[in-house]
Amino acid sequence: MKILVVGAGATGGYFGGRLLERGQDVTFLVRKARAAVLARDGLLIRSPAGDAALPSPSTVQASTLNHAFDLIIVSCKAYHLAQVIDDIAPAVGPDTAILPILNGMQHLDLLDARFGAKHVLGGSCFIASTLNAEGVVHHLGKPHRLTYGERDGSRSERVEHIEQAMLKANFESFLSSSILQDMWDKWVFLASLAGITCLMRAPIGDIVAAQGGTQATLQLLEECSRVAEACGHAPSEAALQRSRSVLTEADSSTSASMMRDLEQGGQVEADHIIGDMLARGEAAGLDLPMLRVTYAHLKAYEARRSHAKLG
Ligand SMILES: NC(=O)C1=CN([C@@H]2O[C@H](COP(=O)(O)OP(=O)(O)OC[C@H]3O[C@@H](n4cnc5c(N)ncnc54)[C@H](OP(=O)(O)O)[C@@H]3O)[C@@H](O)[C@H]2O)C=CC1
Ligand SMILES: CC(C)(CO)C(=O)C(=O)O
Repeated sequence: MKILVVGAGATGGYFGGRLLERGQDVTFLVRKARAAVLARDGLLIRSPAGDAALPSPSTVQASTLNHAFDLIIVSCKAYHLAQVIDDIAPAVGPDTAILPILNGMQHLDLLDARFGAKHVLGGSCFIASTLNAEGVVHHLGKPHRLTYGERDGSRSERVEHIEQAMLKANFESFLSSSILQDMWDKWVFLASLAGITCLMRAPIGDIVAAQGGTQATLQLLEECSRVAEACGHAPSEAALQRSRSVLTEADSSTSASMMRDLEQGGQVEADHIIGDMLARGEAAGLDLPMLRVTYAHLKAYEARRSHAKLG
């Protein structure tokens, strides 16, 4: 199976690298600077599950992408998706499956609109990883899970082929028969985690230790869960309980990739992860004060960041 991984960043570099490590036919669609680093140093992964050094991984840049792939794993940030959609068009043939692993849900609509829903699988990853200044992918915790599936829940031939490839790799993979619900569950959890850790500029343990911290966190989780319910994807009580326990754990160093990006002064997926949750909830007539404040906070950060860049 010919696999194109879009972006060799924190998630694409990790999961694509793990597939390559076990002999899968993986090519990374990268931009110029990343291509140069990969050609010079190879793809390097540091992980508690085992380091990997993959010399000279196959890469391609948009200008020379000219044939179809069987599977395209989309692992860019949401704010780069419009460009990525243009760039991958030559790689989408009649039988290509596109597997996005971005957080949130909105990207499915954009991919469907351009390529047709039949090409687009559901997907989600659970990992804390980052790409450092030297271009090394750092896996920061234990979880490294990729969940995917047909959005109608069927067990098609193409997802069975993907399953064969994924099962050999050094990460947990699950072929799901309820991937849309899985994506919503992840989004509800992630929007709460990213929202509260960015708002408080602190990991979960410090928020729990602050007066009112747990209450604010649980209110945000409850609002996100009501949005999911209004959209026909209410989280199960078990999923909510898992989220509550991670989000209220004393002394926890858990934070979200959005908080890591924000603390480095980077761009954040404010519209995709928080704004879209808020918009869907408000369209359903819900009152969502914590989500409103969280979104305003991120938009103010973005405004300040763009002034700083101009100045
Ligand atoms: N990091 C994490 O722990 C987790 C992240 N996620 C989600 O996964 C998604 C990806 O995040 P993450 O991997 O952290 O992001 P990164 O920024 O680390 O990686 C994305 C990569 O995409 C590349 N890219 C962007 N546009 C293009 C393009 N047109 N052509 C080729 N490459 C391109 C960027 O390359 P360049 O270097 O050229 O900018 C970058 O290296 C997000 O939606 C995030 O929310 C989900 C779970 C955990
Ligand atoms: C939920 C979590 C922390 C792990 O996948 C994540 O998605 C993120 O940090 O963006």
